[in-house]
Amino acid sequence: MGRGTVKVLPWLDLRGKLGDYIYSGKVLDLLVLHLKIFPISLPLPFFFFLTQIFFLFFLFFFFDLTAQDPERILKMVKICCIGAGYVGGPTMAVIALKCPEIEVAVVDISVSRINAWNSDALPIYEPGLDEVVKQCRGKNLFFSTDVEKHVSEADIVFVSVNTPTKTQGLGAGKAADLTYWESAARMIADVSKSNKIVVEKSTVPVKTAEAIEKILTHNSKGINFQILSNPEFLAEGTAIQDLFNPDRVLIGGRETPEGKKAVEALRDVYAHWVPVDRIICTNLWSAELSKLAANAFLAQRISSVNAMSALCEATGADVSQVSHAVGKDTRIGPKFLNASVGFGGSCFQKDILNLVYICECNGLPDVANYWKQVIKVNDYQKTRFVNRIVSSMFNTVSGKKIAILGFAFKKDTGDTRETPAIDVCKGLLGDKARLSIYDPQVNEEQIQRDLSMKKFDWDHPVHLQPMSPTSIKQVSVVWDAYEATKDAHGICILTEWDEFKTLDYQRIYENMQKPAFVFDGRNIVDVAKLREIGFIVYSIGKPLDQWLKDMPAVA
Ligand SMILES: NC(=O)c1ccc[n+]([C@@H]2O[C@H](COP(=O)([O-])OP(=O)(O)OC[C@H]3O[C@@H](n4cnc5c(N)ncnc54)[C@H](O)[C@@H]3O)[C@@H](O)[C@H]2O)c1
Repeated sequence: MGRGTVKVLPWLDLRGKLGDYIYSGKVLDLLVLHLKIFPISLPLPFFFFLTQIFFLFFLFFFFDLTAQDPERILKMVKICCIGAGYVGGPTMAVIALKCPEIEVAVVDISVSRINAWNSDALPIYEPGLDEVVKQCRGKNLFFSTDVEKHVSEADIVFVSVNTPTKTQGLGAGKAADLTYWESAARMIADVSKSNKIVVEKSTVPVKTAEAIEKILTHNSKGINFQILSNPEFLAEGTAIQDLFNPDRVLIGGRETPEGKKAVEALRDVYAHWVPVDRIICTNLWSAELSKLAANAFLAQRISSVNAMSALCEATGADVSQVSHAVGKDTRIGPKFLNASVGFGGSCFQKDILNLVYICECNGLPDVANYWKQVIKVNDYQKTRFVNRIVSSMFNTVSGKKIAILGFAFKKDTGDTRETPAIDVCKGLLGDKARLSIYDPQVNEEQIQRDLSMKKFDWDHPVHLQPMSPTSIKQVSVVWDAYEATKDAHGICILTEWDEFKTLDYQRIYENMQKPAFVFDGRNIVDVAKLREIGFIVYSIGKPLDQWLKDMPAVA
């Protein structure tokens, strides 16, 4: 992997050294340096005083040390990230690991989150994250609630705060709510005493940078802020791998000389480990829109294959075979073509709604409707799954125990934001089922909270989220798949955890009510083997069990 080429011209190097002295407050060193340059001045106090004044004048105005430039930043950069969440935490941990000379502070208003980052039980589960944090924490990686101190000291401030969907007012249900972003921007303007590069890490609507720029410049007290858009493309569950080896890093900035310098400064941080040909530099709006576009394209592939899965069930085709054949076309490719109960996670739905709103605001209703359809198909898929369960089990699940295996929105994460499991569980509870839920990474408190929370409430800082006043009585959460399935009438697999592939299904079958059903929302079980054991199996987009064929239509 190649490092970015970093040219440090000799005079800039000198300037960097002088800058180090001044900015690190080593006044004594500065005096020694002064005496080295003007040794004659020592016995002559007045001359000493004059040359000292001249020297400082020379430093500040000729070398313009008050201005930030990439070369100085390279030498003594301090980074602060506002928001210690799924993006801010892992991203900053990897920057700290790969750039040992950079000091990285991750700050958050949530005390419990910061305490967890400073403990052995990190607030998020992500393979490989523990090791990275352990290597840097306390050395050049710090987690703190002292937001203002770290922001004021930083050269580069990343903003990775929540950007929920608005629930009230103009654009409710679609537009991004930039409350947290705006308050972070105002705070940066308030506490800054030196020039800063402010980096949008959160996913934001196009032109947010312009709004933030206005907030910063109108409150700047003469300080220069350069705004960059550096959207994050990591996927939860593989975040560390994605950060170590990204397909691309995208940096958008203003096309002014200062804007270009800021882009270079951030590019040089990533160039510590990312090959420079994978660092794409664009204008601000392209970077902001590319993030929304990338998520919309990914979600669209899932909705496309899910729409196809309904047709496969109706015709007897097998969606896995169709996906395989389609994905072999190099123009299409094999990734993101697995049929499932639907996509989830904090980004896809939110970002598409955002895109839809932007299209509507720009007078493009047909484009907006096109993207809206991706979400409609996703909702259709979840509803179809619930309907299939209820209709298969004699058109009622009232009072029946249903085991839910997996609650996180995908494997290898404990994240439950917008997980399809919420809608499926709510659908089953609506038909009065009793649910026994098991997920290796999600605890009871989180599940109860998710099932009682209003739509979009999940995307607020943890300590501001509503607590569920009472827990839902028909829901029990257990720590073992065998316990969850004991005496159950049916099993729903809602997350593709590897351990669900290797369960002892013979043992599970023996402990269940008969007929025993498996509804596989992730297509991970061996359907033939389970049917041989005696299960009635529904697997999304696969040829239907004779039992299911005889049940009422469900679409
Ligand atoms: N999760 C992902 O996979 C992913 C991927 C790419 C981009 N994104 C985007 O990144 C952004 C952050 O996502 P996340 O998943 O890390 O969210 P998160 O909810 O896990 O973390 C956000 C953090 O910001 C903190 N916060 C909010 N306002 C603050 C303030 N004023 N000062 C200090 N801290 C504040 C919250 O307490 C919270 O801990 C969102 O815009 C999201 O759309 C997420």
